[in-house]
Amino acid sequence: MEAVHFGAGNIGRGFIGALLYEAGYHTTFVDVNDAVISELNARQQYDVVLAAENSETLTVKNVSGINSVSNPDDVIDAITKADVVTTAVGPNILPAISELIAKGLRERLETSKQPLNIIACENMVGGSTVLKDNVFEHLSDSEQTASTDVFGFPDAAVDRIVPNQSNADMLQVSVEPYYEWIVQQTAIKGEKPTIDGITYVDDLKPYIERKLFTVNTGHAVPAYIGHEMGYATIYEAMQDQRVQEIIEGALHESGEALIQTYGFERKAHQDYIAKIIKRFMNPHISDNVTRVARGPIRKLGAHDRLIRPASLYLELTEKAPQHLVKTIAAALQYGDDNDKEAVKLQEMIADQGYEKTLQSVSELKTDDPLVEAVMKEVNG
Ligand SMILES: NC(=O)C1=CN([C@@H]2O[C@H](COP(=O)(O)OP(=O)(O)OC[C@H]3O[C@@H](n4cnc5c(N)ncnc54)[C@H](O)[C@@H]3O)[C@@H](O)[C@H]2O)C=CC1
Ligand SMILES: O=P(O)(O)OC[C@H]1O[C@](O)(CO)[C@@H](O)[C@@H]1O
Repeated sequence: MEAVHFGAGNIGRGFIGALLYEAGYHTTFVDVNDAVISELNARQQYDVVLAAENSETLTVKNVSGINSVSNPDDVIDAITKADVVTTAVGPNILPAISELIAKGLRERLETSKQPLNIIACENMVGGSTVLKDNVFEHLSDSEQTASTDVFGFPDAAVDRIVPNQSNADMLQVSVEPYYEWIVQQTAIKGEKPTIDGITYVDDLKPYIERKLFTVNTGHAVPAYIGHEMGYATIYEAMQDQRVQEIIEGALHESGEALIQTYGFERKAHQDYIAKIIKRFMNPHISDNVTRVARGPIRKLGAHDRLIRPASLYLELTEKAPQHLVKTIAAALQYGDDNDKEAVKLQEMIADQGYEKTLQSVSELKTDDPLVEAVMKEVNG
């Protein structure tokens, strides 16, 4: 079985690539990083190390790579032969890979016409749907009609913490032991990929929002509040009682919104929260706050991990989500010269002030009570 995976980064190698290997696939990684691609082709294997007390190593074999900048035709060819296509490139990169995927699908329509599923494994709601829209922009009306019949873009939720790392072995990747990969089965075309570790569900929305508004909302607290307090890593920030109080409060608020929206059982949700907070305290993982805080404009988006649960909580309880508000205010003030979005955000603030910037990046109306609450926090 053949898999094509876009993005040979942390999640690509450390999570999706590992599960594809264990399911018996040969994986062709597609990336723009020539050093990683060359190394994958030279060695055709790499190690995934579990970040735990008794660290175990899985050697992922049966892999190769294509540099999509220098060899785009090879990517098209690989897509025509693939049994599954996955991505983990980051939400902002999806448009950049869509033309190549469209070319691969066009070629496939002209040759095998075999069904294919393309699964975007990104931290966002409706990632595969967004990718499909981007891909379809490169196809004619008749190609779009033919593609709709045979190509599935099932949305997915992926959960595994894989920090940025620089190992002596550039392909080795250290990952937390926990993982979860949930895929929307109603959008699958042809046979479901049989990959141990995928949980198929009919309606992904509750699962992706539960993951995004618990794992990622929670992680945003030690990232933004921790950065504000001067901490460099998530682990260090999580040792601070004040950070722990805010994370618990924020996850209580997002939890209330999730429970009332989707009917999750309260006790089970509390257990889910406790398990996640414990994952952030894993002493075997060194995760920089800058990685988790990266892309603050995306993270302050209307449907993302901070604004959406805060808006839902406000709407459902008519109370201000104080802990989420603190985190939103810290995200708004987040600065990192190496992060393009953080630089742009601070330029917007210098230009238009906090209130207008928040309204613009978070798509909030002037009279939204969340704007008032965040401004109160920003102004101290
Ligand atoms: N690292 C983590 O703990 C988790 C990350 N995610 C999500 O997974 C996605 C990837 O994140 P990471 O693996 O952490 O990032 P990463 O930066 O380690 O990997 C992204 C990879 O995409 C490659 N890339 C960039 N432009 C490309 C292009 N045009 N074509 C092909 N490849 C390209 C990069 O060279 C890099 O190797 C993101 O959406 C992230 O939110 C989801 C769950 C956990
Ligand atoms: O990958 P993003 O969306 O930039 O956000 C970082 C977050 O995503 C993760 O990498 C994986 O869920 C978390 O570790 C962190 O909360």
